[in-house]
Amino acid sequence: MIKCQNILFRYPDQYFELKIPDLTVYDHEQVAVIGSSGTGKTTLLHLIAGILEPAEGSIEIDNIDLTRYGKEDRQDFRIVRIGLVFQEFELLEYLSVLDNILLPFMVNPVLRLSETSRKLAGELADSVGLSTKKQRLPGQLSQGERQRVAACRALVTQPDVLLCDEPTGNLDPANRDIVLNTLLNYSIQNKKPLVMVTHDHEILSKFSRIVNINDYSLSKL
Ligand SMILES: Nc1ncnc2c1ncn2[C@@H]1O[C@H](COP(=O)(O)OP(=O)(O)OP(=O)(O)O)[C@@H](O)[C@H]1O
Repeated sequence: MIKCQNILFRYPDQYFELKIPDLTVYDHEQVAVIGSSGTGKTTLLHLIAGILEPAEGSIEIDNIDLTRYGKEDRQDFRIVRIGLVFQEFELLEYLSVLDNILLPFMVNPVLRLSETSRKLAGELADSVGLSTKKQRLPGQLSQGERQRVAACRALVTQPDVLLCDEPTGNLDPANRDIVLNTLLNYSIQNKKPLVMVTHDHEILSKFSRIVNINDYSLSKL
C-alpha cells in the first residue's frame, strides 16, 4: 500500500507547489494519474519513488515512511522494492535483451542475481513476445520491443510497487496493449499497487481508479 499524507513539495525555485492532503493506493489498485502538462504528475511519481523528498508530510510504502530515510537508504529501498518504467526506456545498447532485463542485478549490489532471476527474465521476455530476440541488442529492436524490454526489467525484481511514467506514450496500439497488460497483470495477479502517469484517455478504462493531479498542484507563475 502507498500512503501519501499532508505532502507539500516545492522545487528550489519555488514557482511550483504540489500539495497532497491524502492519497492512498491500496494493494489491489491500479491508479492512472492524469492532468494537464506541468501540473506535477512526474513529480508525484518521483516523490513516491523517493527520488524527491517532500518539505512536509509522509510517504509510506507498506507502512515504511520513506521520508524518515536518508537519500541512500531511499535509493536502496527503491532498488529492492519499487519497479520503475519511464517513457525513455534507457536500455544499454551493448547488452542483449536478456541482460538488459537483468540489469538491476548487475548494477546494484543490494540485489542478488540467482538462477531464479535468470529464469524469470527469460519467462518475462517470452510473455511479451520476445522469445526469439533474447540475444539481440537494443539497436536491433523496434521502439515497441524496446519498451517491452523496459517493462520486463521493472518486473524482474518482483517489486512491491509499480510506478510508470507514460510507458506507452510513443507506442502503436498493439505494443501499447502488450506493455500495458504486462504491467497491469503483474499488479492484479500479485496484488501490488500500480500508479501510472498517462495522457492516453483511451486506456483509462483499464484502471481501477483515476487521480487528476490538477486537483492538487498549484503553479505560482
Ligand atoms: N527540476 C526542476 N526544477 C524546477 N522546476 C521543475 C523541475 N522539474 C519540473 N519542474 C516544474 O514543476 C512542474 C511540474 O513538473 P512535472 O514534470 O511533475 O509535470 P507533469 O505533470 O509530469 O508534466 P508533463 O505532463 O508535461 O510531463 C512544472 O511546472 C515544471 O516546470
